[in-house]
Amino acid sequence: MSSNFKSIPIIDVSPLLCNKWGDVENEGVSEVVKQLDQACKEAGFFYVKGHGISDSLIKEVRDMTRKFFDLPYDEKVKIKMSSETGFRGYQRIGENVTQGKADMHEAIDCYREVKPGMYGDLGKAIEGFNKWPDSPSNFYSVVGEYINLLTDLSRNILRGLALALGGCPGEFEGERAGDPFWVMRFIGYPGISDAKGLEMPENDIGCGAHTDYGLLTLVNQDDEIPALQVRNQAGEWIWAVPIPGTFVCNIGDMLKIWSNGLYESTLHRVINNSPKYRVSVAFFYEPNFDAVIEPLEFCKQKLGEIEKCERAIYGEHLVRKVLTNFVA
Ligand SMILES: N=C(N)NCCCC[C@H](N)C(=O)O
Ligand SMILES: O=C(O)CCC(=O)C(=O)O
Ligand SMILES: [Fe+2]
Repeated sequence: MSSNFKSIPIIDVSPLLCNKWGDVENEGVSEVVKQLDQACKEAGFFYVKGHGISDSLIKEVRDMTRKFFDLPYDEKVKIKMSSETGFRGYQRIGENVTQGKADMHEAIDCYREVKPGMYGDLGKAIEGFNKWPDSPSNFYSVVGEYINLLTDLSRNILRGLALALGGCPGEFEGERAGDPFWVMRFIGYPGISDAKGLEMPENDIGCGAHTDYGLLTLVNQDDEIPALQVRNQAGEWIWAVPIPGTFVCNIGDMLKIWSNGLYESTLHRVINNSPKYRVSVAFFYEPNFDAVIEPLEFCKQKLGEIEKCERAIYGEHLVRKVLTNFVA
């Protein structure tokens, strides 16, 4: 489902952080749950405030990202992504492809560690360790803390979404997403004038229209540059303008399936039309790697027992996407 939304709602999720999960009647919780339900039905996107993560950490992660992309290419390419690194590491501008077109962004891609043989053939393509930059020198220690905090935050938001869908708070625990996979992308989008200097085919699309693959995405975007756009049902592109201190949160493909299409994994894209270089850091909270995803019974009931979405295995979906993201 989706609608002709014209703006993206802001939701204060603080009541979800108090672990009053037995107390579904709690007034704060039920209010947030109502707002989440509406946002996910109408837009599949919302801003998260009241998340408890310090502004200084959020900014530090972006600042480190900017510092890394500021390094000369020879430095950055030391942590180059390839099929040998399990698609982990640095990709230069134009290497990522969306809908057949090279994207005007550079990025570092990271995935939760997959040990050899851990998921058999399913996980083989992305087996390996992440390629963290040596510079800035504290990159990994800061990012490690950030990942832990965003994992907890995502789990709490997902509990709220489980209630919003009419389930119990722990609906996505256990074999569904109790051992959540995660993906992280540090992204840099050149401004208009630098892009021309790189002799790339002229292209102002920082990242082409796509949906995200898992459950929830939390985007930490540059404070100043509007660039992220979200498509409504009429096909209009609605700006997700930066709101300092918030994350932009959106629903991924797996939550769409579990919700039987009640919640949309909405198309979005990035266009940096400003002369400034934009950075963003996207954290993707995902199901268990080997989870089988099919519409939840209580979500099917809401739609007259009709199954609107096809079954998937999360790891298979992710690997299929990763393998097609870099074919020129
Ligand atoms: N994990 C996520 N969402 N990554 C987004 C990467 C950019 C879109 C990708 N080329 C695609 O076509 O899906
Ligand atoms: O840079 C952004 O604001 C969003 C990036 C994005 O959509 C993605 O990496 O999946
Ligand atoms: Fe995305």
